[in-house]
Amino acid sequence: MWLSRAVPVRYLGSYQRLQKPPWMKYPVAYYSDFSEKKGKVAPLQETRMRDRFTLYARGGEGGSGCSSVRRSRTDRYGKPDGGNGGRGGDVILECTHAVWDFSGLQPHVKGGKAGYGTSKNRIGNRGEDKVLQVPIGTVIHLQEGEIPSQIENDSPKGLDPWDLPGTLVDPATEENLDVEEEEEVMPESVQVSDDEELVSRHLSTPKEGNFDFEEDGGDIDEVRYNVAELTEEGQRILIARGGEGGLGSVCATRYVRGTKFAKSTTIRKSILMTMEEDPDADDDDQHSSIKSGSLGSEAVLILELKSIADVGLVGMPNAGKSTLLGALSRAKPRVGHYAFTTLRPNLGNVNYEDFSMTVADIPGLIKGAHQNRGLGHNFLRHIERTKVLAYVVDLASGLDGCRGITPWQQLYDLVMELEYHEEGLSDRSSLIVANKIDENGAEERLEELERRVKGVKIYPVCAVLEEGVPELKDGLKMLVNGDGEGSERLKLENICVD
Ligand SMILES: Nc1nc2c(ncn2[C@@H]2O[C@H](COP(=O)(O)OP(=O)(O)OP(=O)(O)O)[C@@H](O)[C@H]2O)c(=O)[nH]1
Repeated sequence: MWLSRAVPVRYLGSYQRLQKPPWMKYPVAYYSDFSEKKGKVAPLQETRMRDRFTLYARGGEGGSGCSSVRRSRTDRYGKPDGGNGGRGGDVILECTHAVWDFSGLQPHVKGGKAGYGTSKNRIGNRGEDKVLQVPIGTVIHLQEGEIPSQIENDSPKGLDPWDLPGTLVDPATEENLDVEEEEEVMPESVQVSDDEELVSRHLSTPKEGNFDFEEDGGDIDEVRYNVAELTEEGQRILIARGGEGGLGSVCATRYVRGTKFAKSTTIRKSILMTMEEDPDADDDDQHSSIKSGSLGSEAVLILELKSIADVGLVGMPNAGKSTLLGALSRAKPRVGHYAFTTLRPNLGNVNYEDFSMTVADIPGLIKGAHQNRGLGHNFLRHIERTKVLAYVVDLASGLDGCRGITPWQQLYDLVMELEYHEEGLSDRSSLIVANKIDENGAEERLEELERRVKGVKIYPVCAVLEEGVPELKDGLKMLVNGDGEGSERLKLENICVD
């Protein structure tokens, strides 16, 4: 009965206490009835890593500008002294080794709201940025919104004070003074574009980064794939920009429709009156619309994790991939005598004197994984970027009268599943690790494997005792370096199954 049953990992504790676990008798589990027993598949699959995530991001709202007038006995109309609103906080993705997957992320993220401008020409505080940590190898697909832009890791000293959180310096005054000084020398056309820029800050769009992306096509209906990638520690990209702060009365009085900076007291007075009377008017009324801060930009992103490794270990559950990763590197993945011990890819570094390579242990793959059997095959995206594939087969599977899949059948099924996941995925430098050579009858199995599978090198290994591991390391190094016969590929037509 146990032969055809899936054993959810969640129940291990109670099984171990009650009776001898069935997988001790039958090391390979069969999942032929997964489609019927959906209830038992769910707990197993829920424990997977979150390597795909939909994120709704929105920049923080800009603070409203302040409409304030400082009057005195000598100045009947007074002078405007309302400061600009602050800029809303951005939403930023930061790449770090500290996180493995997206399980720490919230689906809806919003940048901090900025502060209002106040009298005495003080600008509002900038909204707080939301920095979300994502793992290295995060790929971004854009469902809606602007293309993310990369943030250079420059020293904050060189930045515009508008961009510094919490800055209370009033750049508006300096900025406008500069413009006023330049007014006499600048040609009219430049002045107009400068004017537009002032207003466009309220409806600003993020700049495009240095990423590959498809052509902008007006409305975004479809997902734009691979708009950005985060591959280095500390790399940051801005996914939703905070809204610009509204203009305070100081800046607003310098802006008059059709005229550059109005300086006369009468015009200033009329603008102030307009702002005070109808602060929530439509965009037609520029004087009032520029007073309130603008909303931040919005984006809907699909984050996908594609681990970056030089070598991917692929094999059936229980083939010994995690044990092998431990033998090859200092990684300490979980090893168990039951199927699906590995629920997420593990990475290890194999170090040589002059060279180092990363090896990824991919969760066990079974026939029908593309139909969501076992753990499914979504995690295969983690080997899309590997240079070399190491197929790990269990030589002892099916020996001693137990049911099991022969090593050549294991290879055939693995190649099929890779191809189901993505055509051409198996078309990369490969080698075969014939594991568990220490088991009875494994030597004969190895000979037969060598007869049935052609085209790639086979390395007999005992991962537990670390026998054959140095030779395997050399073989992997050669393929990763591209030396020797780097074009060895495992092809279906080179595998002979009955
Ligand atoms: N006799 C023998 N047993 C081994 C060898 N390598 C691994 N094993 C055993 O095989 C079982 C499965 O090993 P794992 O390393 O967890 O296998 P896996 O391929 O990572 O399994 P999944 O996590 O299910 O994908 C464990 O009980 C190991 O002790 C070997 O070289 N010889």
